[in-house]
Amino acid sequence: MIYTVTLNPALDYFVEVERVNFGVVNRSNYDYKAPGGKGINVSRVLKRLGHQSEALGFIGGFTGDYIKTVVEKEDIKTNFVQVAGDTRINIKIKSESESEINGVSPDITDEHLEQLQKQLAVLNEGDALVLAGSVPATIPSEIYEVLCKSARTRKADVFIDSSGEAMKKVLESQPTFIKPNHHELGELFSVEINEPKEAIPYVQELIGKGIQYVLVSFAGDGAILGTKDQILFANTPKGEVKNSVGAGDSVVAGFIAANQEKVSLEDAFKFAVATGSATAFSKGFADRDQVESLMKEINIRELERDE
Ligand SMILES: Nc1ncnc2c1ncn2[C@@H]1O[C@H](COP(=O)(O)OP(=O)(O)O)[C@@H](O)[C@H]1O
Ligand SMILES: O=P(O)(O)OC[C@H]1O[C@](O)(COP(=O)(O)O)[C@@H](O)[C@@H]1O
Repeated sequence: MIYTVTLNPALDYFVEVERVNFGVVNRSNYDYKAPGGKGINVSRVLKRLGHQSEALGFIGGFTGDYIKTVVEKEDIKTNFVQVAGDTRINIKIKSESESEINGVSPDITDEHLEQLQKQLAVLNEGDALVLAGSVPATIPSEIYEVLCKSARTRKADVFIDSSGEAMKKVLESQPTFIKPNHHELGELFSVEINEPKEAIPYVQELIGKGIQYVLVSFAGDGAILGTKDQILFANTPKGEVKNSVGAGDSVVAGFIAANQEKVSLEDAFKFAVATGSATAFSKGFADRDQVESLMKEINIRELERDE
C-alpha cells in the first residue's frame, strides 16, 4: 500500500486577478478552491494515474471536513487524525505572475502525533510512505527523520518532498527518494543553483548519504535524476502553464506510480516529469492520457559526473 502523510494540509483558494494593487480593493475574475497539501495532492494524482493510496495526516474544522469530503468522493481512502483547530487556508494568486500565501497550521499535540505513529506501525516491506510538505510549528522539525527511520526499519520505501529544516534533518535517515526543486537543493547547501550542471556535485553528495533517487526539478528548464550509477537529464515538454500549484507533487506521484508499475528507470523519470508538466498545463491535475502523450516529447540523456 502507498501511504501519504500530510502534516499540514490546506484548503487551497485560487484567485485570478488581472493586476494586484496593494492598499485598494481588488476584485477577482475567477476563483475556486481545492483540497491541498503535498501528500494529499500526491494521493489525488496517484488516483488519476490509476493507483490507490491512503491519505493520512492532521485535519480539523470546516476546512478539514471539506478536504476529507472531496478526497473521499474521489474514492481515496483516508485516515486523518482530527485536531481541534481549523486546517489552514492557502491563497494562490494568479495575476501577471503566480504568488502564494500559505497559512499557519492549527496546533498539533503529542497525542495527535502518537496517533499518527500508531497508524504507521502497519508499514511493511513493499509499502511506500510519502512524507510531504511543511511541518507545523508545534511539531519538532526532526519528525520526518523519526518517521523515515521507523519506516526504513520496517523495510518500507520512503518518498520525501519538503523544504527547510525538516528536509535537512531527514537526509541522514536514508529515504528512498527526495524531490527538491533547484531552489530547495540550493537551500540545503547554502548555495545558489540556477542550472542542471551546477546541481551535479550536490546530487552526488546526497546519493553518497544512501538516498537511492534524487530528483531535482527546474520548473520548465528540465530535471535531473541521480542514482548511485548515473545522473540523467530530462527536458520538460513545452506548453502553456495554466497552474503550477501541485506540479511538484505530481512529479512525486508520477515517479511512485511508475515505480509500482516496474518500468525502467528512464521511463519512470520521463513519466514523473510528464506528470508534473501535465499538471502545470492544466487548471487542475494531470490525467493519464495527457501524461502518456507528453512523454513522447521528453528525451533523457546522461550527464557527466564530477570526479
Ligand atoms: N514552465 C513549465 N513547463 C513545463 N513543465 C513545467 C513548467 N513548470 C513546472 N513544470 C513541471 O512541474 C515540475 C515541478 O516544477 P518545479 O517548479 O521545479 O517544482 P515545485 O512545484 O516543487 O516547486 C517540473 O519538473 C515540470 O514537470
Ligand atoms: O506545506 P507547504 O510547504 O506550505 O506547501 C503546501 C502547498 O503546496 C501544495 O501542496 C502545492 O505544492 P507544489 O506546487 O510544490 O506541488 C499546495 O497544495 C499547498 O497549498
